[in-house]
Amino acid sequence: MVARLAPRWCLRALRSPLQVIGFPSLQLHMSGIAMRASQEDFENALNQVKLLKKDPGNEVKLKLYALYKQATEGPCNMPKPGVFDFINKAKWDAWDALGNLPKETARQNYVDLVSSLSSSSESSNQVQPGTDRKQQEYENLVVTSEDGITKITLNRPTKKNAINTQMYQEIILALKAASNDDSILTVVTGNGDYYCSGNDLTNFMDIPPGGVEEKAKQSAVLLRDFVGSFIDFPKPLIAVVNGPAMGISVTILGLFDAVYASDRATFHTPFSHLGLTPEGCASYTFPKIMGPAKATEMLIFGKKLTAGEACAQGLVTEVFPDSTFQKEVWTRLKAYSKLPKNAMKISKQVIRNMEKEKLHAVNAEESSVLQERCLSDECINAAVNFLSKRAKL
Ligand SMILES: CCCC/C=C/CC(=O)SCCNC(=O)CCNC(=O)[C@H](O)C(C)(C)COP(=O)(O)OP(=O)(O)OC[C@H]1O[C@@H](n2cnc3c(N)ncnc32)[C@H](O)[C@@H]1OP(=O)(O)O
Repeated sequence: MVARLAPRWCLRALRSPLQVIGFPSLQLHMSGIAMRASQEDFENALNQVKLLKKDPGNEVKLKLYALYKQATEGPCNMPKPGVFDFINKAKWDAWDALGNLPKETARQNYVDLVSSLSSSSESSNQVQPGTDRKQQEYENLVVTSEDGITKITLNRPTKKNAINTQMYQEIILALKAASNDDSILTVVTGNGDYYCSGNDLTNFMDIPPGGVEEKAKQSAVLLRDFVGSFIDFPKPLIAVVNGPAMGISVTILGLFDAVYASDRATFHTPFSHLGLTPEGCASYTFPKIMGPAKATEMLIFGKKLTAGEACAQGLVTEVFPDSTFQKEVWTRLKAYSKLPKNAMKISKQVIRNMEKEKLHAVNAEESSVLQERCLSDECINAAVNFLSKRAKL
């Protein structure tokens, strides 16, 4: 069966030779698609493309074409078109550039790309690099984009950037927007003396009509979505850890592509003290990064690491003196942002796709275990303890 899907923007007048690149990804030879895990998603993505309201532009169309060909036929197997055959040459180049990318990875990348296009056409939140443009307003974040780098700053300095319910949602939204904007790198950092003090311990004070069980359920869903948005983030993601980090802001570092830390930073996951269990996929990423014994010290015994120790254990990429931290890190990030954008993005995706499914499974399990833990006496007592000490201050 051959289906020809024509999105509305495909029918618009075409001006340059590149604009007449068709949408071969939409000429579906469904029977030829290998039946693998992500086939259903892939088919959905193929259908989703025709619903796009906005023309994604030639660069993206070429990417879709190349990923479709790679996903269905494997590495480029066509003779190279002549130099004056502009359109076919551009298509050939895009496909050939994927080299030996496995079919399964190409299929996944196609799905991810279509998903980002769908949300981008919903939100229309494109940010031009180099414009230092402030993005949409958030209550607990400041998001800016400059020199091809989108910077998400956690902005509750008076609460040590503790993540309240709204802030979880804002971070999910900011990551979604960053995955769809034109930036090359995305950075998460903190405002003030802390990077982040983890989950806001007052989150549990806001109990819905369904009671504490309902609250625990809602929190588990929110946690899973929050961590999921880091697992799925498609571009290089860098943490600029300006000060102490606690709880979920530490565990999630295992899902970043690089972590730069000030020598003032510390890394602390006092889960057992709080009657809690690890989240952020740390039960999987930490033993992998630092070995099971060191992971146990952090995740079960709550040992606080200095930046130097975290670096020696592989959680942190590099540590800088606090006095020169911002200057050194941003000089480096600006240099990295000038490297070829697509190569970096595809490399990140190739690396992540190796274990994306595993990470989602770990995330689901950790969230479900935490849903139970939140209702335990150990956890409730720890939260009450924190809140009563705070009340005395
Ligand atoms: C739904 C998903 C569930 C995911 C689960 C995640 C698990 C975790 O993230 S576990 C980690 C939880 N975080 C903590 O246990 C940290 C608690 N805070 C502290 O221990 C201390 O505040 C501090 C060591 C971070 C800082 O101490 P310091 O003496 O320098 O400053 P304070 O006066 O204590 O703090 C200033 C201000 O900020 C408030 N605050 C700090 N952290 C939190 C927090 N995590 N939750 C809520 N509020 C926090 C603190 O209460 C102060 O507020 P007030 O000035 O209004 O009293």
